[in-house]
Amino acid sequence: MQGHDSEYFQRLILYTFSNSAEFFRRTICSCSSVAFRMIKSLALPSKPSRLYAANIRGSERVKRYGVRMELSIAQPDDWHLHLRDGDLLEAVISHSAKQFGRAIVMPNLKPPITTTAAAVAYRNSILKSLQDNTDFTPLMTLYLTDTTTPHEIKLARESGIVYAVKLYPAGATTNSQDGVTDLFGKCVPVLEEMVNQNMPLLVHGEVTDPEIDIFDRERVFIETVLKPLIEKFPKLKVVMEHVTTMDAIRFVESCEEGSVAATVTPQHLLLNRNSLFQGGLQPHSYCLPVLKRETHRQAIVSAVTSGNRRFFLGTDSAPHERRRKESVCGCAGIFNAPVALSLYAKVFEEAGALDKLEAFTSFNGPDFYGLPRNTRKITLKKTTWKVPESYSYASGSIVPMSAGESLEWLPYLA
Ligand SMILES: NC(=O)N[C@@H](CC(=O)O)C(=O)O
Ligand SMILES: [Zn+2]
Ligand SMILES: [Zn+2]
Repeated sequence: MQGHDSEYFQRLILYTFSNSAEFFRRTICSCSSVAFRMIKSLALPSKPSRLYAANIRGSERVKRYGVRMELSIAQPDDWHLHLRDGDLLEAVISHSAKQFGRAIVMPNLKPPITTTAAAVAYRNSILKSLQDNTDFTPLMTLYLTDTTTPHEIKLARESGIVYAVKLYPAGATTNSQDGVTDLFGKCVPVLEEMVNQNMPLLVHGEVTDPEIDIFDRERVFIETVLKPLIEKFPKLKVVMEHVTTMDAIRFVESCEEGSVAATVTPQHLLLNRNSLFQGGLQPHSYCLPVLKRETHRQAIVSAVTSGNRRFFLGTDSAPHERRRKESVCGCAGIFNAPVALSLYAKVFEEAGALDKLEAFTSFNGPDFYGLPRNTRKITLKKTTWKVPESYSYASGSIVPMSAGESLEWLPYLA
């Protein structure tokens, strides 16, 4: 056979193979991750056949030979989300509601949500801003201050709508100026009541001392605040939000499962601090805690793709109006809600750990919070889609993470 005949013949076999794999894929119930593993093994044999060049990796094979893939997983929840209020809320809510079943809604509004009554009102405005046909459930949080009372924690628990209390060290991040200045003094009675009520404490884990290098603030927080806190309140459930360092990973891994956990954002899985300065100052890559060096990013990827149940999805999607990001003093926060699931899937795919994605996005979070897992499914389709450059709304526009880039794994809610 001539060279090109043999290539044609191989392509023909491949085509036939792809179509029969596609046929099997369609016939198999598409619902569970077990089904996904079957689909994957049918479409892409883990032991490459002679027809596949041995050095072609999974995603490249998909592109080159057009084998279509989809991944069906239980609907994810977002365990760390900023929905804002007013017209910014209206502008961003559908991006989360389209994909996530529930979200832990951050309380750092202006003024902050410090009481159950304020949380009820905020929840009502979120529900009002939703399209009628979505089942999205906001899980509210209270903003801890030096003057929060134990009684407020009781009210929060009784309300049935507040699921956690958020610790912002005063001055650590966006709208944290009313945060805590004296955790081990004034807040002790409240922390005791939180233990009684089994109310989780969510922490923005950075010290605020301007003398401490900004890249070290998470590590120093672990040593000076988190470790003593857990020693003093071993029964307090704690979520270290948006972890960014190998120090945080090691710390969380060393704690008792079910007692201390961490959320992980797409940006801290995909970007390192070089992204802040790539070709000039990049305000849309600026968030807090600030991106760290590559070794830390790699440690975070290894931890989440290992299947450790202490880590779960929390986007920290934090929209700011474009002008407030592209400014002489730009705000911290990355708006990633429209791209979050695609990006998480990309991370797991690149690590060869797509079979671990569902636990991270959809099981570990509700298990930690003692809530039922979602029964609805979401399908991620392996198809290329382009992220908009920005989203316009009444007061301006918002630039999403990965603006203008092409991504794969487009989510569809069944
Ligand atoms: N992550 C951020 O950079 N910003 C968040 C606050 C926070 O989560 O720290 C915001 O509200 O904008
Ligand atoms: Zn934070
Ligand atoms: Zn946040």
